[in-house]
Amino acid sequence: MALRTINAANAAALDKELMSTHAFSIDQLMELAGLSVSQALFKIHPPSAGEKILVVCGPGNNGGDGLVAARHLWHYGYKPTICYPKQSKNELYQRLATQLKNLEVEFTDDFSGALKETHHVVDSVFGFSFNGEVREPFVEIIKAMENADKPVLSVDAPSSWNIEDGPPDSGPGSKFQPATLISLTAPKPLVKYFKGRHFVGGRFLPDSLATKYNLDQPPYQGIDQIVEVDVKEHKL
Ligand SMILES: NC(=O)C1=CN([C@@H]2O[C@H](COP(=O)(O)OP(=O)(O)OC[C@H]3O[C@@H](n4cnc5c(N)ncnc54)[C@H](O)[C@@H]3O)[C@@H](O)[C@H]2O)[C@@H](O)CC1
Ligand SMILES: [K+]
Repeated sequence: MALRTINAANAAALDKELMSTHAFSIDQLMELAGLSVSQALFKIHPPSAGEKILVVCGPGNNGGDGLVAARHLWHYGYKPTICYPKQSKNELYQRLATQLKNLEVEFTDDFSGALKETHHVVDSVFGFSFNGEVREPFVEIIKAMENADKPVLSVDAPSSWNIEDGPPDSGPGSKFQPATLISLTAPKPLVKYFKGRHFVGGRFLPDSLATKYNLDQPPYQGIDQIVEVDVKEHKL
């Protein structure tokens, strides 16, 4: 099975089309993205392997996916903790955070401290709109994930990696190699630098958009929102 990749510019254009001509709302897409992240986490790390999950969220939609995933994980029986250092005033993210607070999900500013306590990390800091070098307040978080002795599941991209060129040559993230990556809608070109387990999720792509953007429909089975794909088999 081989899947074609989508670059950052086309991923943003595809998102725009989903939310205009295809009539999706951002809430819907984020819910489906976060649901698929929660399913990938369940598959690689069932609650019996340790239920504490540290979800680190960035300021954009990648962070929103993490907030949604954390809510689903709570309902599956995990104990998520959220580190969300740069909270947006955007109403959608605020609602997602309120939903978690109403479940009494803990929020922390101490990423390194929470990392010692957790069994698994969800990296939803940056996705396909990440650009340049990591800026504060995320430098320490990227370094901590890079050196963590806990497994990390990255959402859409290992945070700090360039979407086309992969890990930076030096500085924070240059040695970051998460255990698992879930690509949303389609893998990004960075997948060729990734060495761990790879899932694709986000089962909402209409065939017409897959054709237009030269993408493959991942071979989802049954009611699964995710499918595991061998990283070596992508058409790059
Ligand atoms: N079609 C899809 O597959 C969908 C994708 N979604 C998610 O949306 C993501 C893209 O979301 P966005 O476009 O909001 O962007 P991101 O969440 O990728 O990141 C943008 C944020 O990061 C900041 N940022 C960028 N570069 C930085 C740097 N060097 N240092 C510090 N901060 C930096 C920006 O200021 C902005 O606040 C995808 O990767 C995916 O996770 C879903 O939420 C919706 C559906
Ligand atoms: K990420």
